[in-house]
Formats: sequence, structure tokens, C-alpha cells
Amino acid sequence: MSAPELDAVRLADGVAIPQLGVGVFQVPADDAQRVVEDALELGYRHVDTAAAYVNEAGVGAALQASGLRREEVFVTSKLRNGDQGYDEALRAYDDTCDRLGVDRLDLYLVHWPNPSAGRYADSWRALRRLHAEGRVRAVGVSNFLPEHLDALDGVPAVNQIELHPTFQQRDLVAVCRERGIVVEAYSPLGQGADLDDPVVTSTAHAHDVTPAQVVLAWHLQNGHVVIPKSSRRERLAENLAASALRLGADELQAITDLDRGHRTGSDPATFSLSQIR
Ligand SMILES: NC(=O)C1=CN([C@@H]2O[C@H](COP(=O)(O)OP(=O)(O)OC[C@H]3O[C@@H](n4cnc5c(N)ncnc54)[C@H](OP(=O)(O)O)[C@@H]3O)[C@@H](O)[C@H]2O)C=CC1
Ligand SMILES: O=C(O)C(=O)[C@@H](O)[C@H](O)C(=O)CO
Repeated sequence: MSAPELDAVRLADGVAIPQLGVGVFQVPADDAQRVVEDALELGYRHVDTAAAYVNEAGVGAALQASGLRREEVFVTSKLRNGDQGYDEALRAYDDTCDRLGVDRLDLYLVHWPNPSAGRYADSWRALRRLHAEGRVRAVGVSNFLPEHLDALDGVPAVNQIELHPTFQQRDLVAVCRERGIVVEAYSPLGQGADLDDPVVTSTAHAHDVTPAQVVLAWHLQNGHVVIPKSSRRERLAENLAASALRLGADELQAITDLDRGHRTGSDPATFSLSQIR
């Protein structure tokens, strides 16, 4: 399969986000430029980073080196827990843009509710100000549960949450959709753990594709924005090509039936400041 044109999803304020992007969590700072340059060369036009990943400068170097115009690449970053608070968030946004070498982001997210600190609603107000001033194209949240969404003034454009076949968070997805919040699936491959399931491997065999492509096609056909991470060029290409795969209704349902509450990351209800910068 060759890499097809990337579909886009419209956020509530009309901004178009490419449905498939590349994530760079756990890509070391020294590798980030190469990985993102590879991704952009292959055709990715959406990059997901975070201040906490400590690789924004490498991502920025790749954007510069790519020769692409700024508006051709959708760039997301996130407010780290240690920078929560109204004034702190405004400063952190400027620092993130400086490290990335951009005037503004396409999407800026509050990374975690970090509820024990009690500062996510103030942080969110700062993001809304940045948006109202036209300094960021869209703002959203990540790892927010319904009670955290309820505590905000206004509605985030996006909630980026852990979502993969064995951990689907269907109640939370339903709440987001009712409110017009686009769901972005992080750890979409279950950090690799969902790729060995016999339902996934047999579907891959039937289509002569890879298990990762089956899982990513399942996400795309379910309307999720999806940001798989790989440091390997051949896997970046493989993941991108998943958008050409079409699964049948029975195949989609068999993967949906794999849901079993298998979280690979942290629980947003308790994840706190001390666990991420
Ligand atoms: N908002 C948040 O709190 C969070 C956001 N994220 C975002 O989501 C992105 C993706 O999530 P992540 O946790 O990295 O997990 P993923 O589900 O994307 O899985 C990444 C793992 O799968 C491997 N992999 C990638 N492609 C393939 C393939 N085609 N075949 C086999 N193995 C493959 C990678 O290895 P290799 O690199 O060696 O190919 C890596 O070990 C992150 O990079 C980050 O941007 C992630 C976690 C939390
Ligand atoms: O990748 C992210 O964006 C995260 O916040 C997390 O993966 C975090 O660093 C973590 O390890 C949670 O289990």
C-alpha cells in the first residue's frame, strides 16, 4: 500500500486536524529531529509533542529542515503539570513556541488534570485567552474525565485520551462526542501490547497487512484522531499506509469486542505533579 492523502477531522471551531499524526513520547531529544524529518518526508502532516517530552527543540529543527511551509504541518504541544496555573501557562506557551521555533501552535493542550494541584481550571482559562487573542489555532485538554470537563468554562476542542482496542473508554468517548469534543487516541497501539491479539493478527493475515495497520484502520474508521509513535522509518511508513485499509463491519466489531479495561498509562484521577514534570 502507498501512503494515501490524509483525511482531516474538523474541530468545533472549524480548524482541520489531520486524522493521523505521529507522536513523539519517549523519542529522545537527540533522535527527535531525525524521526520527525522522516515522518514529514513520508507524508505525515501532524506532529504531537509535549513540553514534558523534552524534545520540542528537535521537533522544531525538523520543521525547519523539512522545507514545508508552517501552515502545511499541524503541530500540537502540551502544558506540563509543573507549569499549571494562569500566569505560568501563559509563560509556558511562549517557551514551547520558542523551543519549536513557531509563532503559534495549531493545538495546545492541558496535559493532565493533575487534580491534587487544583490548577487545571486556571490553566485552561489561560489557554482560552491565548485562543481568543489568536495566538493558538485551537485549545483542548488531555486525560480529562467528565468531572474535569464539567469544571471548565467553555468546551475544549479536543480531549486526548488513552484509547486502543483493549482500553476503549467508551463512556468517556460518548461524553466527549455529546459535547462536540474531538477524541484523540493516544497509545493507539496499546504501546504495542494490542498487536499480538489473535483477532488482530488473523485480520491482518486476511488483508495481507500488519497488525498495527489493522488497529490503526479500526481507529480511523471509528473517527478517532490517532497519533502512533515509532522511531523507525519503516514503521512510520507502515502506520501512515494504514489509512488505505478498509475493514468490514464484522471485522470492526470483532476488534471492538476486545475491550477489557487494559490501561497501559496512568489513571488521570490520581496522576499527579510529582509523576511528570
Ligand atoms: N497525552 C498523554 O498523556 C499521552 C500522549 N501520548 C501521545 O501518543 C503517542 C503514541 O502513544 P505511545 O504511548 O507512544 O504508544 P503507541 O501505541 O503509539 O505505541 C508505540 C510503541 O509501538 C511500537 N510500534 C509503532 N509502530 C509499530 C508497528 N507498525 N509495528 C509494531 N510496533 C510498532 C513502537 O516501537 P518503535 O518506536 O520501536 O517502532 C513503540 O514501542 C505518543 O508518542 C504521544 O505523542 C502518549 C501517552 C500519553
Ligand atoms: O506521554 C505522555 O504524554 C504522558 O503524559 C505519559 O505517558 C506519562 O509520561 C506517563 O508515563 C503516564 O503513565
